[in-house]
Amino acid sequence: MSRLAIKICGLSTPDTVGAAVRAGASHIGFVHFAKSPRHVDAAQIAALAAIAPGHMEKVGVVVDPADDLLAELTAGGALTALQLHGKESPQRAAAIRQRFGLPVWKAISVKTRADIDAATAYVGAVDLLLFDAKTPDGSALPGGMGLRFDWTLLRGLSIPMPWGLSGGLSADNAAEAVRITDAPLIDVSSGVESAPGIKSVDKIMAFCKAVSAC
Ligand SMILES: O=C(O)c1ccccc1N[C@@H]1O[C@H](COP(=O)(O)O)[C@@H](O)[C@H]1O
Repeated sequence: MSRLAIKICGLSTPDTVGAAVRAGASHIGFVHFAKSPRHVDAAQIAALAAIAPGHMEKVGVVVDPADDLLAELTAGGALTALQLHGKESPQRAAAIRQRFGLPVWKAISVKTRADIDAATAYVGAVDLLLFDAKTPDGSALPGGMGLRFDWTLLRGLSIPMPWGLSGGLSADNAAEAVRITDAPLIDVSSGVESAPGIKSVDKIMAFCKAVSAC
């Protein structure tokens, strides 16, 4: 078992949730964003989360969500954390954490060192920072596009809170990403797919094996 936390995100079928469990992932993620090929609704999230063991973290990925939506997604207790992947401010993120009583992750879109420095505004407001590649202006999705950023920007990162790395990871580059960044949590979505939104059991297995060897 790896010392690293592994999140397999954008799951939408029972067999791929099962694969993430068998492969030793610590976290699974469900995307609720209509424009995403990985979009799942509240009922699907509840059914998929129920397949995974209780100790596994189940993260709901949302983009600039309204409180009504968050109330719907969290009502059944299936999710153990919320990943905010839009333009939520530190104040909005803190309000969500307080209102819904779940750990909150904030995705930080990274292109330059300044993006990482700006993330300190979220210290105290959220529970984990997830550094992800900035998608191009006008993109349909704010994440899940298989894009990576310059991982050397995270070298020697000193931030007083949990954090993770995402964006363009796959079985082929995960070890390099860990070596460069020393990230304690690794998050993957499109890098374990055979086509957008179609997760591959084999790629999930290969990814977890590669990370576990780090
Ligand atoms: O995956 C999506 O479709 C998505 C939609 C909206 C917000 C975030 C989304 N994905 C998240 O982006 C990162 C990186 O993904 P990738 O590995 O580069 O494909 C990850 O946390 C996804 O869950």
